[in-house]
Order: sequence, then C-alpha cells, then structure tokens
Amino acid sequence: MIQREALGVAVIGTGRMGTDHVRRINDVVSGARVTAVVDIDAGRAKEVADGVSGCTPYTDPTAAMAASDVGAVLIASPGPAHEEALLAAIDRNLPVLCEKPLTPDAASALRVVRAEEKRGHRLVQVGFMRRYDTEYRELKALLDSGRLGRPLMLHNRHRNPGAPPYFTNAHLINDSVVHEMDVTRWLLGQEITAVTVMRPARSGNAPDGLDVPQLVLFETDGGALVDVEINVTPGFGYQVQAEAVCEHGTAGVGDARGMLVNTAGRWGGAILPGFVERFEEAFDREVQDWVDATRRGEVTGPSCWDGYAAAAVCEAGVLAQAGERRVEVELADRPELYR
Ligand SMILES: NC(=O)c1ccc[n+]([C@@H]2O[C@H](COP(=O)([O-])OP(=O)(O)OC[C@H]3O[C@@H](n4cnc5c(N)ncnc54)[C@H](O)[C@@H]3O)[C@@H](O)[C@H]2O)c1
Ligand SMILES: O[C@H]1[C@H](O)[C@@H](O)[C@H](O)[C@@H](O)[C@H]1O
Repeated sequence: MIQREALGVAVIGTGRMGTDHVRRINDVVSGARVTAVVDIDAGRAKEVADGVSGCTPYTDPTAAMAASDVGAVLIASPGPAHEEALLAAIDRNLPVLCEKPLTPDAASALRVVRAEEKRGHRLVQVGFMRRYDTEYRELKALLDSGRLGRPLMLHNRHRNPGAPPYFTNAHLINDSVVHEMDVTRWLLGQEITAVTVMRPARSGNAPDGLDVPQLVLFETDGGALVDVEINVTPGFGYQVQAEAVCEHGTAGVGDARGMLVNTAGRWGGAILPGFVERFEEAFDREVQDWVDATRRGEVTGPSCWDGYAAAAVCEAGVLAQAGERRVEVELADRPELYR
C-alpha cells in the first residue's frame, strides 16, 4: 500500500550531485521532499538547507537519520564515506538510494551486503542511473528479445570533458568504468570474470596524473568480450556510447542525440557538455522510481549485490591497470536475498 504523506528524505553530501538531487526531489519528482541535508562542511549544509522550506542542516549523518521527519536516505557523499552511512541507515531500517560506487572496494561492499542480508530484506538501491536511460533501456529490451541472437561483444566509449583535480588512474576504473561494469552485467545478464587494462601512448592533452586514454577489456562467464575506451579529453565534451555485436546484427546507443544539421559542406550535431545533461532524464526517472517504490515499501533498482559485484570487478581492474595485465575477478557466492 502506498504511503500517503510525502517521503521525507535526508540527502547526505551536498556537493555537485547532492545539490542536484535536492533540486530534483523538490522540483521534479513527486511524492517526496528533502527534510534534512548533511555535509561535513557545516556552511555548505546550511546554505543548501536555507534554500529549502522545512529542511534542517546536519553535519552528522546519524543525527539526521534519527530525525522523525526522515523516512529515507539519499547518499551523495564521496565513495569512501558511503560504507559508514549505509551501515547506519541499514541499522535504522531506512531505505537508501546510494550514488555509485556502492563503496570503493570489494571488502567494504561485501560488509554492506552482509548487513543487508542480516536485516533479511533489501533496503539499498545503487545509483547506476544508466539503467534508467531511454536508449540503454531500448538496447536492453532488444537484446532480451533475442531478435539479434546472442550478444558476443560490447564496445563502449566513455569520454569525459575533464576530470576533478583529485582524479587518479584508479578513479578512472572506480568512478568512471564502474558504469560500464554495471551496464555489462545488466545488458548481457552475465558476470564479468576477468579484466585487462592496456594503455596506448599517453595523450599530450591528458590532465596531470592521468594516463589517458586507456582500454579496458572484460571477459564474461557467457563468453562475451567487452571493451571500454575510457578517456578524458579536455574541451571535447561528454560522450557515452555502447554497441552490442550479436549473432544476427549489431545495435548501438549514444551516437546521435538531438538534431543533425547539414550545412555548408558539413553535417553534424552537438556533443553534450557533461553527465548532468546527458543523463538528466535518467537521473529524474531513477529518483522518481526510488521514491515510488519506497512509498510502496519496495526496493526495485540495482541492488547491493550489483554494487558489490561492480566493486569486485573494479578491484581486479585497478590491479590489472597497475601492471598485472589480466586479472581474474573474485566473487563471493550470491546470497539468496539477491537471486
Ligand atoms: N551517477 C553519476 O553519474 C554521478 C556523477 C557524479 C558523481 N557521482 C557520485 O556522487 C557522489 C558525490 O560526488 P560529487 O561529484 O557530488 O562530489 P563532491 O565532491 O562535489 O561533493 C561531495 C560532498 O560531500 C561532502 N562530504 C564529504 N564527506 C562527507 C561525509 N562523510 N558525510 C557527509 N558529507 C560529506 C563534501 O563536503 C561535499 O560537499 C560520489 O559517489 C560520486 O561517484 C555520480
Ligand atoms: O563521477 C562521474 C560520473 O559517474 C559520470 O557518470 C561518469 O561519466 C564520470 O566518468 C564519473 O567521473
């Protein structure tokens, strides 16, 4: 049965994504309102709370979770802070939408899985928002229909216009390629069993500390091969593309968004500037779905197990990147709760 009153949400982390989610919950989605914001930067929390009627600022996530007007939690703090907030929310039996990555390594992700298992029911949805993108959904529906036969390969391009100053080569795997890890598992319905990372000559355009582009290769338990170009191309724009190569044809998404114009001996369209623009509709749909499911007392999106499986692949990916070339993924047995 649907809960009658609006869901009170505590948003933890009020940086780039957290602020955008606060706006989304208040102005775009229905059935929820932001009743608390949390940031270790007290000034930031207050500034964001001041812009929202009936919203209290906190610096301590557990204090916000204890408030009587908080019925669910959206975590948008940096990855290393997720585990503590997730365990506190699970301890209080609060539903959570946690931005990707679930946590930055497999051991901590597994601790979250175990905590949820101990609760006996799902509480956590991971913010793998590409599953809510119209084009990716169309691709998934086509692959699931079997019309193109078995998928044999998946080619992905993930090009960012720039990277935050703290970004390292490991972030390329843990923060960026983690999306393709989830997309691969979801689109193909297969687990990733091994990761290889190769680097061509370093681009003269690469930001300090980053070796880009890089080529990441996944092997899956269904025999598919998946490649990902991860790139940071200053000034170029944001491009996320995927093409499945199947037995009877190929299908791709992300190539042409918006209008294509032919003029003065040229043809072409625009490249979007960032993930906020490219995935705006997916973020809106993701949060609306989460609010609706939570009000019905359900958890429907990507699970803690999906977050853990991606973290295990990330761990292999970072080792592969550091020079071991091909690294096999070690995955715990999937608990009954996630079957
Ligand atoms: N799905 C996507 O496409 C997407 C896009 C960008 C970021 N993200 C994810 O969103 C999360 C946040 O990223 P961002 O770019 O907004 O980062 P950000 O650095 O802009 O903001 C993080 C905020 O969290 C605060 N913070 C740090 N530690 C905290 C803690 N322990 N408790 C509460 N607040 C804390 C910081 O003070 C800051 O205000 C990350 O997990 C990131 O991977 C997802
Ligand atoms: O944190 C961001 C975000 O997850 C984007 O969706 C992704 O394209 C970027 O590569 C990553 O740095």
